[in-house]
Amino acid sequence: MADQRGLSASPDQKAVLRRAWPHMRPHRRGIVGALALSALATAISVAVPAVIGAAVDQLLAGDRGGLAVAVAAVCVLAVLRLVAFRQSEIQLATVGERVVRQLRDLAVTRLSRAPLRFLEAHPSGDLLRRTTTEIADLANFVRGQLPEALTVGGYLVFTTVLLLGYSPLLTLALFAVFVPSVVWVLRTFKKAADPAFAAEAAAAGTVASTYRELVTSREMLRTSGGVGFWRTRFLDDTRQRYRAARRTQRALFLISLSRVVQGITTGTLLLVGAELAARGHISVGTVVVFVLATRQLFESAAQTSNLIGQAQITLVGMARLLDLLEVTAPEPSALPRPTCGGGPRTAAPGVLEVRRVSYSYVAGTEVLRRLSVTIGSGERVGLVGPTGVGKTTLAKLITGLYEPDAGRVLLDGVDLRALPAAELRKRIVLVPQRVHMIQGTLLDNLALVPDAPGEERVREAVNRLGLTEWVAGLSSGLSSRLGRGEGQLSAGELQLIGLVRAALVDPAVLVLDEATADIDPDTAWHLETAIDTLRADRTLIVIAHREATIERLPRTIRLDHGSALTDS
Ligand SMILES: Nc1ncnc2c1ncn2[C@@H]1O[C@H](COP(=O)(O)OP(=O)(O)OP(=O)(O)O)[C@@H](O)[C@H]1O
Repeated sequence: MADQRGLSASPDQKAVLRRAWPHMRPHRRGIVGALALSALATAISVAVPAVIGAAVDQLLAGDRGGLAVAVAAVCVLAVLRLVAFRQSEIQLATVGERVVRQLRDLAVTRLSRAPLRFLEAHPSGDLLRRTTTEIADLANFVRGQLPEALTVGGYLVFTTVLLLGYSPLLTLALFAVFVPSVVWVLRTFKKAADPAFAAEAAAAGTVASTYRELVTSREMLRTSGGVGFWRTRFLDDTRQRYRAARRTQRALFLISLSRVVQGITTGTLLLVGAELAARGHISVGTVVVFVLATRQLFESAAQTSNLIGQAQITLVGMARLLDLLEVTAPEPSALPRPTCGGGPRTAAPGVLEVRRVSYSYVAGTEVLRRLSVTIGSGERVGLVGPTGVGKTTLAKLITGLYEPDAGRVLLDGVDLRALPAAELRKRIVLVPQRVHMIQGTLLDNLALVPDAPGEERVREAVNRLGLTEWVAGLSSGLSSRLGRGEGQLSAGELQLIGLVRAALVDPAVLVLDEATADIDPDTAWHLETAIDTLRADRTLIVIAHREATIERLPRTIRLDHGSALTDS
């Protein structure tokens, strides 16, 4: 099995910001502007206690004029602070939204281009959560908590500078008690929180995956009586999630120990401050400045307890998103791309060669082993074999949806891995066993091919395949609505949609993975007519379940276990 990097349920949370920086770099000017505004707003807030302290000293000295100036200064500062805070919040939210939108677009683009093998190897509920809920958490954090976090950080820095300016000795006493205790609380919290938050995010991903399984497999679960089993599993998953959530709550409790630290610090401050004031080293106003400034500091610490919890959730989500972006980053192909001068060399159908191809889904269990087969340009071939032998796997390798673990697949002498993805999708088309539909009209569904063909081209393709009557038989023809809660089509009819899409692309090679042997006679007739009317010079490979199909095709290849091929 070829090396495949997989997603981790609890990915590395180290250096998340450094790893995220390349995604933020294009917005650095906006980020710096928002940070500067936030710093200004915080500096204004920190200046308020200093002005009040000055007012107290002027009051004690009986200077009424100075007192009036100080009062006016407090009012002006309050207005300035409001304006600066508001502006910094707006700027931060704007730039944050831009970064989040870019991350969301990138995640969706990378997922849409990720190899099929990668998508099949991961529960879709987990992929969905990483690209929706966890990005939404990030957006909420940027809008709600990031401005607060910046303010708290700013308070710490500016308050320290202010207090050092008033009394280095009292500042020293304050920080000697406050800093080591807070650092201890934060370190203890982080030790408990890192695994706890990661486990909760992973448990939430599992719940989403299990729930999605019910939604997508509801019919099978009902008919097979498997709902009870599924419910037990779902309840187990939610129980796990509950346990994980309790663990994060316990971790969050640790952070509230900072309130005890606050009490001890205020006591120390009053004792040392009163002593210094009594000895005439500092004024009463300075003690007032310290008390007011540390109140702000403590308020910041109280906010920190909420913020750290939110930040931790965001950090885990960010780590999981970065994990997805890093794992799905396009790797430089080892194979040479076609040069501009030469252009794609597969304009004609060309010979399709499968050369000593091996493929496994699970390490150590090869589904196909050193399989070789050559299909001539324009040949029509039926591929048959016992169920589970690897016919669909071979079809996905022939159409470039899977890359072989060993060996090569060549069209007209060009390795499929050397063809640009858009070129490959036009040259070789697979109509899978289960054709997927989107919510919309039949026309919307038929036109789901590159180049967005209009109604006229779709009608022309429908006519060419002899399907006009079938379309007319639907409730509103091409305007019939399909999808959940609306019109549903049988597996055979869905394949007719796949065939029309293929006819619109008009590929050099068409691979049809026939839906079932038990197709109803009407749909079978439509399917066969459509296959027969596809352009005769195209290569056609049908994974055939029905005798009637095999009889109509001039060559049959039989695939047996161990990748033995028999031609007839
Ligand atoms: N996504 C997957 N992950 C893991 N194993 C898979 C996957 N798809 C197929 N397999 C396994 O690979 C083997 C070949 O499957 P494949 O669908 O290619 O067989 P098939 O010949 O097309 O079967 P059928 O005639 O029933 O459609 C089977 O054992 C199957 O269980």
